[in-house]
Amino acid sequence: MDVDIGNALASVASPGVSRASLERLDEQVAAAHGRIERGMADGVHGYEALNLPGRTDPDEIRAAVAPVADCDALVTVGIGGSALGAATLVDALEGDGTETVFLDNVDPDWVTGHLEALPLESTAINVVSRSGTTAETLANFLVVREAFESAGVDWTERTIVTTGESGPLRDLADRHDLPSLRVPDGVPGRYSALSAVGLVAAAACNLDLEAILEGAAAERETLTGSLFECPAYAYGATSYALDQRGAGVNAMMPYAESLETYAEWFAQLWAESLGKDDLGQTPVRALGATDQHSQLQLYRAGPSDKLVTFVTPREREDRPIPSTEVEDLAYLGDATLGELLEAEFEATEASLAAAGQPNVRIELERVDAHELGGLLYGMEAACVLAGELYGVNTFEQPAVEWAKKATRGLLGGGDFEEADAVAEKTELRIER
Ligand SMILES: O=P(O)(O)OC[C@H]1O[C@H](O)[C@H](O)[C@@H](O)[C@@H]1O
Repeated sequence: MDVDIGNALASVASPGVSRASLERLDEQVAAAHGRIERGMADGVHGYEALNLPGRTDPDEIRAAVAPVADCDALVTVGIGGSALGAATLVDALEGDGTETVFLDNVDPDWVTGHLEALPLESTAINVVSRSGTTAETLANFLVVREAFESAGVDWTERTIVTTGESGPLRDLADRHDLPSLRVPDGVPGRYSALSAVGLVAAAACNLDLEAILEGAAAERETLTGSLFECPAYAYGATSYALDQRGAGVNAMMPYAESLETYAEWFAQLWAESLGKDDLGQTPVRALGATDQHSQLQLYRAGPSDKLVTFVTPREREDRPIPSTEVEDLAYLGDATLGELLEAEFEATEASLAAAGQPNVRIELERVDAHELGGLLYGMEAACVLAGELYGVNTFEQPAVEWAKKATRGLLGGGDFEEADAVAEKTELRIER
């Protein structure tokens, strides 16, 4: 990926960061890069994720998927980091037509709707949970299993499990002798897209795993001790610097429909990694050009507390706009949809800059397996770098645990004081 931070400079935007400040920040980037490289070399928890492009074995993943290769659909049961990376890949890239469903919520209507619509006799199940204990994932798996049994389909013949070395899901895989893959040690869920966690679904859709990993490996090669030489660090450092200066919101706005899920993946990465110790930048999901017609008003004329991050491919498949007899629309007939989208992107970028609102452009050659691998890796590296600059523990998410314990307590799964707080909620109800 290439990154253009020109519209984040203080000469353009407010908040903005001056070139001199970036040069001073670059000394911290060099030190942070040293820590990141050492963490990677020593396989330290979290940093280890940045080693995945060289460590993930596509053949092992394809072998696990081979028994279900003739299935027409794949239902992935997982949540957060155990769903979003895989969903990003299969939503962005053109696969072999395998239908993919991601059960990453426990809304009963929605789950039932999916199960009723899926051709269960030709559907494979991809259960993913690093911890093997996540309530939503385990509950959904039990529901899916039962649906298969009720339909007379042997789920043990078509279930692939990806989980850690031990835990309830590992026990279940062992008990039923299911093909299983390991979430590599040291790799937190939101950094696991380039492992079996993200790649089983990709393999089931016949995506080019090697190209994804090669793109990521190429991005890894760009990591150097200076933000002026490394696009990923340029992005991480600029986002950090803007947040320090008041841009507490980061609106991720790809100009490609196929990257809509990527913005969701980014939101988890950024929020869970950096949101701690009263620090962090709030990720917001947006989509160009659609959200020009809903959110852009706020981004341009609202409070100057946002960084807008554009992601745009330089090439895309195109489609001409047919000419029309309506004179006022004649200009459209000379263009293509791609040209219109590109013009919308450039106009939006310029409109923010003209209003002094900081924005950054991330350019991909095109949306393909290689570039997407590079984008995921680059944003992970950017986030790790930002975490170093904030001085937070990038790889933990202790705040998420509180509600998990309360939920478990409410369901009678143990004594958790967090559950009591639910009953103690302050109310000020206004009723119909
Ligand atoms: O993969 P799992 O262990 O099931 O975890 C799934 C997700 O759940 C958690 O609540 C964490 O906050 C996420 O970081 C994680 O990705």
